[in-house]
Amino acid sequence: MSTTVDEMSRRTGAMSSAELAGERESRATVGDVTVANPRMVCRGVDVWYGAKQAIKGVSLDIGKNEVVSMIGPSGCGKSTFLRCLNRMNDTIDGCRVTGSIQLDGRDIYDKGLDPVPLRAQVGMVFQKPNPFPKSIYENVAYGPRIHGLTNNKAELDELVSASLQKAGLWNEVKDRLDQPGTGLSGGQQQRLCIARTIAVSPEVILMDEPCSALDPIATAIIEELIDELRANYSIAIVTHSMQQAARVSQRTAYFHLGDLIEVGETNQIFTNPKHRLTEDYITGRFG
Ligand SMILES: Nc1ncnc2c1ncn2[C@@H]1O[C@H](COP(=O)(O)OP(=O)(O)OP(=O)(O)O)[C@@H](O)[C@H]1O
Repeated sequence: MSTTVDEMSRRTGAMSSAELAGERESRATVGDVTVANPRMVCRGVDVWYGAKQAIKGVSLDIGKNEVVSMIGPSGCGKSTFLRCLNRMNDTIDGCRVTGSIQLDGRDIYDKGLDPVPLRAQVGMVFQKPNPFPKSIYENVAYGPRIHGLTNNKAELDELVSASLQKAGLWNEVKDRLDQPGTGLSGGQQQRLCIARTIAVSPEVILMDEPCSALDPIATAIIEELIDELRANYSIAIVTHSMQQAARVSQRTAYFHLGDLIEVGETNQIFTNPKHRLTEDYITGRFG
């Protein structure tokens, strides 16, 4: 995926000089968008819904073994950007993504790349827990089965058990694996969805407000789990809770009206933001 010269000139040609200046200005993110050991590398990512631009030239790395939080006011494009990272936007009519996004050096928008295995490599956990209407066991076993990850039932049993353990749910469900996943509490359902994501051996896990439907206790359990998962995965999380971003992430990215305004170590973003818009947001003056 790359932005063609024609496309750029068509776009710039359609803009007034003031818009163009604004566009250029909007691309200058404060802070270092790169990391020493990137797993995903995003450069100049634009997203359009029809004629409306929702993401403007965003560049950001997602590093190995780190949690990156994406924060910002409602509608600033956090979820849109997150969905670019595993091509979930492909499923939205009229949505167009340009720029470059690489996973371990490979362009994920390469025409030859199948998005189905990509979505196992870059798994996603949604706002509302969405277990399949199947047993707890089947919720976790489904992905490995369709991706052919195990050779026999014993291996599948082992993978289901290991995934539920990594998601911190095993002890609560090991005696009722045949019961419906939808019968679990909200927090347990979200951990089941995390187990389902882990079961297909992802490299990156995307989380779109994973705790917004959960009570504070279930939220604390998921936050602890996110911290543990960092040892094995790269995690990008969209959250409306600045406290949550501060608790779970090593780096934080602040979005505003489709621009990535500032990125930096989480502690720096919350204690010493460099951009006025970031400061306004974290101090509650905006959004
Ligand atoms: N499927 C869609 N079709 C058209 N426009 C969309 C679509 N999804 C999002 N948008 C628009 O793109 C912009 C960014 O939306 P997005 O949901 O990514 O923001 P967000 O920061 O995640 O918001 P929130 O915090 O409220 O979830 C908004 O103006 C939104 O209306």
